[in-house]
Amino acid sequence: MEGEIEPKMGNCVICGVECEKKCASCHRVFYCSVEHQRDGWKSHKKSCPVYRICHDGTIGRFLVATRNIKFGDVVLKEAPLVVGPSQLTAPVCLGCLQEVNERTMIKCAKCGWPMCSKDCQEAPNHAEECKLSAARGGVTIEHFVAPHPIYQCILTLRCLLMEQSCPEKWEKISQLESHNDRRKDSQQWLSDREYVAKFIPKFFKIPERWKEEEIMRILGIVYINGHEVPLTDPAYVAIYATASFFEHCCCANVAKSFTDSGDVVFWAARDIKKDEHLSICYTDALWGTQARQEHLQQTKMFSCMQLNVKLSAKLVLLDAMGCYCQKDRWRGPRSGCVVNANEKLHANTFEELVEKAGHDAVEMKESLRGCQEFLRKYEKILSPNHFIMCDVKCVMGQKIGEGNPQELQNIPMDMLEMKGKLCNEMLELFALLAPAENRSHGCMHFELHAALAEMARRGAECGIDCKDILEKSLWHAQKATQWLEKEPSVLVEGKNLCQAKINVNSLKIVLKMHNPST
Ligand SMILES: C[S@@+](CC[C@H](N)C(=O)[O-])C[C@H]1O[C@@H](n2cnc3c(N)ncnc32)[C@H](O)[C@@H]1O
Repeated sequence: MEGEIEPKMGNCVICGVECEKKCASCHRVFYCSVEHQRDGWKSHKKSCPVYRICHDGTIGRFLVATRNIKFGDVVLKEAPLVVGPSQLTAPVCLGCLQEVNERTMIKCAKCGWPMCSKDCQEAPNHAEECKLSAARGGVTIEHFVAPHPIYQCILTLRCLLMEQSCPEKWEKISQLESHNDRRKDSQQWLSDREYVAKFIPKFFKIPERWKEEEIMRILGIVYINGHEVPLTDPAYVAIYATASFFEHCCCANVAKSFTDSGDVVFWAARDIKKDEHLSICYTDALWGTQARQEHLQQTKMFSCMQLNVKLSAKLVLLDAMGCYCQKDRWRGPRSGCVVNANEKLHANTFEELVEKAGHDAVEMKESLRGCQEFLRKYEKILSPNHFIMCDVKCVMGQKIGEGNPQELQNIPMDMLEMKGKLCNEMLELFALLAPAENRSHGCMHFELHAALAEMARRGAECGIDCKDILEKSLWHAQKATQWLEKEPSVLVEGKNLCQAKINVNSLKIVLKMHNPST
């Protein structure tokens, strides 16, 4: 059964009388009469959310659009409830969450955790675990190069400590989904029990403070609701309140960006109609079906049913290969099926081939030459849209002429055309299969505008009028600014955004010179 989870009764925002009538859009604000609704709307319309929280037996809580939303409109912007290191990480500063090394780190004067500066030592994020660590007699970290198991407990510990230090945030964290029942007895569960649930009471010498089950429940909440935030190296994990209610869809309609300060911004990646579910993609939208299903099952404890129904026809593109038993050239994988004869690859089945191609791609996409060799090696075996081919093509589209504008000026024409072809191909695929992958869309438009601008420059040198190509370049530069508009300046996408904005202006000036009357 699908339904809303907002309260049935509330107090009129104008006179305080208890009543049932609510804002027809968000269903969260109450009015006792039409007059009071009219009076209240003037101030409420600025804050009336474009989503409503609903519930059903399969998905749990999810968000639904309360009105039509246009491409680019912000759906939700939220600060994190809590942030912390990811589960598997080498030592990081517990203030800013950047990696620390033995040479440059300082020890927190109060508790001994490695920090990157005195300012970070005083960071509010670190305050509670600092007190606990000092009370146990301090912490000593000796190994800095590999993932350190002690960091596995930090984010869970931070959540648990909020029950006393920040009860309002604790209340919100505590009501999130943990899927403890589904995680129980897996290998990960057994390891987490040792390294987190048993470790916290023993290491911090507080055996009575939390029960093992409570620690495991909070760790589950971290797994199911944590967002990886790429603002630091390595990325950290943040939990947000309402953002936790977005459901997954492989063909999502909402894109996700972060601000420089770590707030999350969700925005419409296409026009969205009133009453549509609002969804984000929990996995990389351009992974193969098997990898995507495994990731959802292992990290979020569910299988995406859409993969089998609505999207299967489209997604088969990402998995398709050539095989002996097929009539059509490309088809989806069939377990154990014999692949196109290629003894050199030492792979007899689809599964073996994908594994081999995956390993080759990791090594070969390091260099432009490697990308070219990979595509040559696999072009008759994997479909042009197979997810591993796409991965290599995206990298190659960026690597051709990478660096600065001078670099692009020096590459041969056939390579420039190749860059344009790859970018166009990838943009078509993103539109079909990854409509909310904002960074991929933005970066590919950015690369394509650069390739087209360079083609136009070469044409002009030979006296050819390249107005059409310049117009296309401008169009792609403008698309890049739209897709990257909300990217933070610390990321490469944010830097591309600044450059794309400059280039839009330059291209407009050049085009004006071609057509002074406009
Ligand atoms: C981040 S939470 C989303 C909020 C959650 N529904 C709740 O009530 O707290 C992720 C969980 O929502 C459910 N979920 C999200 N998208 C789903 C989908 N497409 N199909 C089935 N379950 C889904 C799964 O149980 C998943 O582990």
